[in-house]
Amino acid sequence: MRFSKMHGAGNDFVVLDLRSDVPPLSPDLCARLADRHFGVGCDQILTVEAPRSAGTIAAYRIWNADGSPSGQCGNGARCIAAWLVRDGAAPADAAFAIESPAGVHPVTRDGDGGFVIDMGAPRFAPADVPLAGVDGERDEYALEIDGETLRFGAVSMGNPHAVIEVADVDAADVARIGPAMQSNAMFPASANVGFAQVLAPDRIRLRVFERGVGETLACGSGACAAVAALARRGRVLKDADVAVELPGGTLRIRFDAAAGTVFMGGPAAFVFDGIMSV
Ligand SMILES: N[C@H](CCC[C@H](N)C(=O)O)C(=O)O
Repeated sequence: MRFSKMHGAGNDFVVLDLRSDVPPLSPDLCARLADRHFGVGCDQILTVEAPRSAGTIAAYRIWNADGSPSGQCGNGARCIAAWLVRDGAAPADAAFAIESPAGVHPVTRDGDGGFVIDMGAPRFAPADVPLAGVDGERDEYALEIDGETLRFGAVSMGNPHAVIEVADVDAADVARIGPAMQSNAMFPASANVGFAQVLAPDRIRLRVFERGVGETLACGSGACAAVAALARRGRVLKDADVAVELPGGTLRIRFDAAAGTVFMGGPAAFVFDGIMSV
């Protein structure tokens, strides 16, 4: 099986071209491809597929390293865009659109050779996240973990996110709190758990314990979720680029309140192409 190995700010992917035929991608096959010892190794598998909606060049789908599917992958969207440009299916210096399970995403180039993706509207309604056991939509919710009350914002970017504001991301116990929140009944579809430190109204640091993977070097939808949740509470700017500094690199996120959508800008890199015997 041919594949491209790519990454977006250190969040790495195996990209499969399934535009001609779409063999069944079982969770087992995805987990084998993602395995860093017995397979190629990656955080997520991305599939390039025939367009589903008018005006789009291709569709893409996402599977985590554990084989579970997701509705969105921000770093993956930029890598799909770069893959389509290299393939000649998409223009190198003009706008185009791609489609994820979360919807249609207009794509443009940024000045650094990267891509700006319209990631769509953040959804805060508990039913959309999804969030269970709460009595209505709030800016912040509370959950007790190991005797400590955690306050978090909850938002869907097509996949579920919980965003906890912390004083110092380096001191955050990501490996303990992340899985404890994911397995809590409040998150019936688990969650990507972000730990955000506000440095300025236009700059944050972020670490994300991702659903289906664990902590990654970057999470694009997590960066969008963090800015949307923090902007809603006035902790960062709306309608302006917010620099989101992740361990693997920096993304530029803008929550356009009037348009009700989140734009994400950042890099996409090819590492190698290969063939895996499956
Ligand atoms: N782990 C996520 C999917 C990948 C998201 C992340 N890699 C990104 O760049 O948005 C989930 O299960 O919803």
